[in-house]
Amino acid sequence: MGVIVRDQRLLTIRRSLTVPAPGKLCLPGGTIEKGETEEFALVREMREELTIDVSPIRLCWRSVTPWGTTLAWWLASVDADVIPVANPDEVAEFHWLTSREIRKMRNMLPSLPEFITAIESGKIELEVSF
Ligand SMILES: Nc1nc2c([nH]c(=O)n2[C@@H]2O[C@H](COP(=O)(O)OP(=O)(O)OP(=O)(O)O)[C@@H](O)[C@H]2O)c(=O)[nH]1
Repeated sequence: MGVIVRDQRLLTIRRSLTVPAPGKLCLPGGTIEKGETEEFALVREMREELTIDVSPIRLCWRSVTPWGTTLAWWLASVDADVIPVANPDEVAEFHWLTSREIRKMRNMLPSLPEFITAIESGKIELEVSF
């Protein structure tokens, strides 16, 4: 997953209605393809979903979903003036949200509130806050 923060807001996506987990709020990202590094997959997914070029900074967390998928959470940067453009095949919309706003949103993948809780409890340390 791409952890991208700007102006103390985290870049989140609402999944399109035509993909698995339709309409759920989550972070941009996707499955790592065979032979790819995590960093390469991150850059590719951010291009595919949001038409942005990101620079991976570091892995900040790993977690496992209730259905057994391992998630790699990568902190990444994007130039300050870049405006994402959602690819409607995968992403219905994107939002830059504070952690308080994320807490109030409905219909999200369980990994997103887990990620916020892990930050708040000090399990994850980020050099950016949101
Ligand atoms: N993108 C994304 N997937 C997540 C998050 N949390 C989470 O549990 N997942 C799970 O990670 C797995 C892969 O995500 P995905 O559906 O976006 O990827 P995909 O390979 O099917 O699609 P894609 O590669 O075409 O984008 C799914 O099991 C999804 O439910 C999240 O925050 N973002």
